[in-house]
Amino acid sequence: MAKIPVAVVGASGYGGVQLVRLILGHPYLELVYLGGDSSAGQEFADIYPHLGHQLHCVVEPVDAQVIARKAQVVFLSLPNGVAPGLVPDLLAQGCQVFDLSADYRFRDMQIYQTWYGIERTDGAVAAKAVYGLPELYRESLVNATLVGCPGCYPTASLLALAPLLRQGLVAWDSIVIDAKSGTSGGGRQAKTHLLLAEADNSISAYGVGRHRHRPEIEQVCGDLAGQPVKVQFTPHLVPMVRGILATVYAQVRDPGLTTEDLLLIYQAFYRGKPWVRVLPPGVYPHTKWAWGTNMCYLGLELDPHTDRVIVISAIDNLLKGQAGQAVQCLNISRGWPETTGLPQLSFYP
Ligand SMILES: NC(=O)C1=CN([C@@H]2O[C@H](COP(=O)(O)OP(=O)(O)OC[C@H]3O[C@@H](n4cnc5c(N)ncnc54)[C@H](OP(=O)(O)O)[C@@H]3O)[C@@H](O)[C@H]2O)C=CC1
Ligand SMILES: CC(=O)N[C@@H](CCC(=O)OP(=O)(O)O)C(=O)O
Repeated sequence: MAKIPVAVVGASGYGGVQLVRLILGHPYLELVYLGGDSSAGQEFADIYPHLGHQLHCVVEPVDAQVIARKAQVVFLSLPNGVAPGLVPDLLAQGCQVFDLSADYRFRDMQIYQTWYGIERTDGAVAAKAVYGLPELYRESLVNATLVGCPGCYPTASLLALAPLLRQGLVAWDSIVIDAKSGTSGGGRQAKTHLLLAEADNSISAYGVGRHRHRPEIEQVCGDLAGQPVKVQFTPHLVPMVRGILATVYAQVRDPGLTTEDLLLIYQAFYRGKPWVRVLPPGVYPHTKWAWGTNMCYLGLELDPHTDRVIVISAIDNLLKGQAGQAVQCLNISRGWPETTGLPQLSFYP
């Protein structure tokens, strides 16, 4: 089979470099274009020398016409608000687009505009986008032309919650998500709070009661529950580079349920889904287990003292939480095995 030509826009960023790494190892893809902004004109190998022996390519200024002439598949790994300037043109010229930002994740454009503070005029295009969480929206991804890939916190949280919501096992208003992220979740741009001197030896909450991933999580929870769901979501920055650990709490409706019952329900829900691993009783995931992989690990417990279920979810924010999931979506959209070209084993220890 001839390899499919692929563009990565935002190649100098953390999501971009993960995409480059994955595409170089993917049997059906060929990297033909790297795009960027301040890095345009630079050799990619000067930005990421550890990939220099694999790739001799200059980062180009972003131009939809040039991209569409070279590539059939386009990954956009850009700050929020940039993709809408490219996507309508790319789609019109026949490209298949996977956007890693929040720009194509929301069905209700008003919610996006409120939370992101960005005016949009491409509502008709956005309405056609598929939410790229394959474990929940697999059928819609087949032959999809525009995929809005989820955020890292929503991926970890929603995979933890999905079986509970789909089967109506918990009180809708009882969900609390306490999540921790490594600093790469903030991207590669210089930001004071991500300096080693600020972030090291310290854990802090941020966006308390107002983080923009809350409405994204609630959109999907609503799909699963078949009715609106409100969640309490608190993210934390922790002194590590990669990983998300989300601990999710919810009140079970039937106090007769046990941990063993729930584990059986989770195992059945994720059977045949290669990127989610439900752990045995009493085992709870470490973020290191997911390092460098596209895996999501889930461990859970039902606490009979409070009748709350506690689900712990671990992913690598740059892979299952970002670039890896985008490649998983591409695999599904093209009918390839969804594990194609994606790492399964962690670098740990
Ligand atoms: N980091 C994470 O864990 C996750 C991030 N995301 C989302 O993915 C997207 C990318 O994130 P991340 O990789 O962390 O970001 P980075 O800040 O690391 O990279 C951003 C990239 O966008 C490029 N860029 C910025 N402005 C423009 C522009 N106007 N035109 C063209 N290119 C531009 C930069 O290029 P240059 O260097 O040349 O200026 C850089 O390559 C974001 O929307 C983020 O919210 C989603 C899930 C997880
Ligand atoms: C640690 C850290 O800063 N994490 C980022 C999450 C990145 C992300 O997924 O953001 P988008 O939804 O905009 O794509 C944050 O909380 O803003």
